Amino acid sequence: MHDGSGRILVQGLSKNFGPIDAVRNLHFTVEPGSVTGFLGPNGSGKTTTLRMILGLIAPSAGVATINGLPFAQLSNPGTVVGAVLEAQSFHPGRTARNHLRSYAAAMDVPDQQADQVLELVGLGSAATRKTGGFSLGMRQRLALATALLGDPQVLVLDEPSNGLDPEGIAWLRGFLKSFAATGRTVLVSSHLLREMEHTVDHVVIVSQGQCVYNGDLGQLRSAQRSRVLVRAADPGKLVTALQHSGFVVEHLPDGRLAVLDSDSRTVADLALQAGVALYDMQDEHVDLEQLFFQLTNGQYTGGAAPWGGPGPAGGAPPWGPPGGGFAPPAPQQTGQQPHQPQDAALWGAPQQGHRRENENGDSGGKA
Ligand SMILES: Nc1ncnc2c1ncn2[C@@H]1O[C@H](COP(=O)(O)OP(=O)(O)OP(=O)(O)O)[C@@H](O)[C@H]1O
Repeated sequence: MHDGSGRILVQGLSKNFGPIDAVRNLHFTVEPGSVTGFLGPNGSGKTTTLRMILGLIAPSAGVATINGLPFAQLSNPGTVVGAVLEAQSFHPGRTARNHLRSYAAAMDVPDQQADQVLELVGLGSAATRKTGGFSLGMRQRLALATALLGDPQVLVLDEPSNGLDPEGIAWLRGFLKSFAATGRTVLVSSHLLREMEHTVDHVVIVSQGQCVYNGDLGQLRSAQRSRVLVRAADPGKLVTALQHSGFVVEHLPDGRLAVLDSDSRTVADLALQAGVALYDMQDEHVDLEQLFFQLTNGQYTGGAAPWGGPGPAGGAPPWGPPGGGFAPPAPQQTGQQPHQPQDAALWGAPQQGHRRENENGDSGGKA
């Protein structure tokens, strides 16, 4: 018997496709009552992890459970987990309603449920339209409707905002939040932190198959910091003056100084008092997106790279957040060290439209 908690537990999960280590020793928990974002750049192992959670591919090591059981052991999975994975295929000649009714029949769910979930996802007026004419956004909504047919306790969604316009994204955000507010569990993957930051409470960030952050989004936000980049005639003298006033200063490779948690006015005043001429000065603020970029070693492609371009991969984020949660080592802030800038499948329903991955790594693509 499952434990009914709605909790997803991932313990030591790994997956290799031949020589490719797609997922490496992942550990995390997805708690009911909140939306957990599963974030990472393209190819970081998100889909592979979700497929293992959903029993579509077997892990090379470790285990994933829902309600305390591996997916394959859930007695009526459609009423426990609804899922939308990336590739969704609908019979193009079938109407949205008939598509849902065929799934409802297979799941032993009343026909009327089809119309209810269509209304729920905002496709009520398209019930009699053939899915072949649906836009990408409408297909996303229909996939979500299918996942909701069994009134599941847990939702697992892979990149659900792909193809949605801003209004659709806002709608999805509200939907997921209200779904979680009823005490149910939501795990949603994305390579775009920007699209998810107002939706998720908790984040698991992966890079190259490994977890680089697992924690509260609020804690990650608190790591956002400001710094002033300054070029001085006498850097040594300015460093002494700044450190004397309690500032942490880093030397950048281009000769500039980075003064953490400060602003240009304060730095200018201190430089004047110390009698040091300044040649240029720039205020910088690291936002959540830049932190995400740093955590994923510059693989992130969802926005502009911090410092105007991608830094060397594999380095530590320049400004680590306070507290734990990060796998990368803490940055050095001695003030004397050179600073290196771094930078549909539907579930519970019949498995039609889904392909099992070739676990030998020679399938040449994803379903
Ligand atoms: N069936 C497969 N055979 C071989 N390699 C695979 C297979 N499925 C995934 N991979 C590889 O595993 C790695 C992780 O892929 P995965 O699709 O899980 O990443 P992702 O984070 O979901 O990326 P995206 O955001 O682009 O969907 C990639 O290097 C990918 O090429």
